[in-house]
Amino acid sequence: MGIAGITGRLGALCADEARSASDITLTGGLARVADPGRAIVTDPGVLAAGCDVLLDVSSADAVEAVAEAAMKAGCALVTGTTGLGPAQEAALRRASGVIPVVRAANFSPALNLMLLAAKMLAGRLPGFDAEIVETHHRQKRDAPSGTALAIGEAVATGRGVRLADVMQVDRNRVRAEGEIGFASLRAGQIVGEHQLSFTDAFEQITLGHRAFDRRLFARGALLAVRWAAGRSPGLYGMEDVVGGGFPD
Ligand SMILES: NC(=O)C1=CN([C@@H]2O[C@H](COP(=O)(O)OP(=O)(O)OC[C@H]3O[C@@H](n4cnc5c(N)ncnc54)[C@H](OP(=O)(O)O)[C@@H]3O)[C@@H](O)[C@H]2O)C=CC1
Ligand SMILES: O=C(O)C1=N[C@H](C(=O)O)C[C@H](O)C1
Repeated sequence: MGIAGITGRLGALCADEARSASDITLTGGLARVADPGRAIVTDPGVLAAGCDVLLDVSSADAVEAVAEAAMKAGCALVTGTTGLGPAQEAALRRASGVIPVVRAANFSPALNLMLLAAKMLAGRLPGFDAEIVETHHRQKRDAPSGTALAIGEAVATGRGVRLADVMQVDRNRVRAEGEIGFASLRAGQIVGEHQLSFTDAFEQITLGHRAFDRRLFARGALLAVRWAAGRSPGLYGMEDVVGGGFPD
């Protein structure tokens, strides 16, 4: 496997996990500055040509080139990069017509179970106000986090609406019926916390997840890498990777 973003907070941990796994060979990585001594290149095409799975934990502005390179090389792509815009989303969809693409805003299997719970509760609590709060370290570039957006998608799907039609990040207004509110906090070195609450006049239900150690994501990423190797083309998620581990 190769890692786009190998010098980053998550990429370096993924590299550690890969080096200590007996069933995975780490072929190299991608960053903005090459380091031949550590097999770090700046051309995603070179990285993709040498591996059967490319793990992308880089930055939104690298995703199109990484997806294109994986598609040309015919290797599987596992991507956990967040903060994507329409062009990057389209690049992943395009690639998934040719290669297997696993896309996961959050590599924690447990967090992905929370998405199922969110969808189930949202459908059964249609009149409750849904609010999502996420907290991350001060270096995080995107808000709301990719996971918060995935939680929002789960709530919207459970209610049979489009997230784009009901999402609200601007709280300088009275709350509209049915909106899904998002709030983002940035502080210190917090690894990642997500909370979803459903509230009406009488009660509140809250689902929450707290990541204590970023290694959680690295381990989940490697589960996805193992699963993606040799798959048929398509767009997959962590729910496919964990498969039978999840109830219907
Ligand atoms: N799905 C999940 O479970 C998780 C996802 N993430 C996501 O992963 C991504 C990375 O997070 P994190 O490790 O904290 O970020 P960092 O900023 O620590 O790392 C980013 C990495 O990407 C590389 N990079 C950035 N821009 C480019 C570019 N244009 N071309 C090539 N390489 C590039 C950097 O290399 P250099 O700076 O050396 O050039 C670095 O190796 C984020 O989108 C984050 O939200 C994070 C945690 C969990
Ligand atoms: O940038 C991070 O650190 C994280 N990003 C992901 C996100 O945007 O949801 C996942 C995790 O919460 C950590």
